[in-house]
Amino acid sequence: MSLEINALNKSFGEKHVLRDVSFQALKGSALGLLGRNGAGKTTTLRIIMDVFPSDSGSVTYEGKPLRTAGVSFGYLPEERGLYPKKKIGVQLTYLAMLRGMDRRAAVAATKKWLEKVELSEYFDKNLETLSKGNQQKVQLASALMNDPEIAILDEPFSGLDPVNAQLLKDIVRDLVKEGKIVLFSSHQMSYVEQFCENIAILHQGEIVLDGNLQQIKRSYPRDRVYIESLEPSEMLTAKVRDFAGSNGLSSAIIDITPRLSGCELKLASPQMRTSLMKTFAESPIQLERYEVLEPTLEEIFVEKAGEDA
Ligand SMILES: Nc1ncnc2c1ncn2[C@@H]1O[C@H](COP(=O)(O)OP(=O)(O)OP(=O)(O)O)[C@@H](O)[C@H]1O
Repeated sequence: MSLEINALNKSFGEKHVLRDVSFQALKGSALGLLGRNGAGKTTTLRIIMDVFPSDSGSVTYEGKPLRTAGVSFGYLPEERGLYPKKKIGVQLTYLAMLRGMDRRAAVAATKKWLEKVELSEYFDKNLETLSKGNQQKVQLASALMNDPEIAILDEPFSGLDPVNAQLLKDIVRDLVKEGKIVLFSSHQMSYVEQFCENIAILHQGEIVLDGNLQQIKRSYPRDRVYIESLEPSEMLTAKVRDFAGSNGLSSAIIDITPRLSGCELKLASPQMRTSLMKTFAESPIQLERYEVLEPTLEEIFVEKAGEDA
């Protein structure tokens, strides 16, 4: 079961902001919609949420237009929409009732979600008395307290410290486990990498890459190796350079760069990664670690969306 975004186009005046944007968000998984500032992420999410229409294209769930598919949503918009001068408990309860809960269920959901985001003691406080990050967590609670099938979160990590970012990651993981569709926009690759099964990268209004993150990573050549010994990085690098030079490996190892506490080797071909491990095992260089590197999401993102037109 999936949410399908099909060939969306959108212009604001002369500016063509989305060009044939298509991707699919699957049930029971999180999809990270990635892009630089102005790439078109918020515009895409607003069209999905029907804040305004697209010029062409469609958004469907199970093949039906989303509006008529009878599926429930939670939306965390970029411009956060709660009342700063009202009590948190009162406004969350009110919102839950607006979305169809009776008062008793709405109060229970408010309490449950304030506990989940670790803000129970703020039930009777005005929203404006909370820090920016804590206000963000209240907004998140308001988006999710009606137990939506599809959660659409625009930049949910912005303003959260690492502990609260972890809390959000746990919440998203739970939603995924419960079989929900989670779609969120971000330019924070490290968070996306940790729990998104799927990604879609928008660049200047076009999808330049989308699909399963592991499969995308595997499609890159595995031609980089990271090694460590007990010696400092610079010393290991020098030793490996000498070893490669005196053992005819200079054309097989095309680059040797010190990294962290070891060094990274760029190989002439991915096939060499196993034979090289054997070569090291038989050499005087005592390695503590030999790891074939995959590209990070950040590297993939910079490759796909780093260039200006
Ligand atoms: N209502 C609007 N009127 C005119 N231009 C708009 C409007 N909304 C968005 N844009 C333009 O559309 C482009 C895409 O904006 P959008 O907010 O979707 O990007 P984004 O990827 O979410 O960026 P950010 O990461 O900075 O939030 C930008 O150039 C923006 O200026």
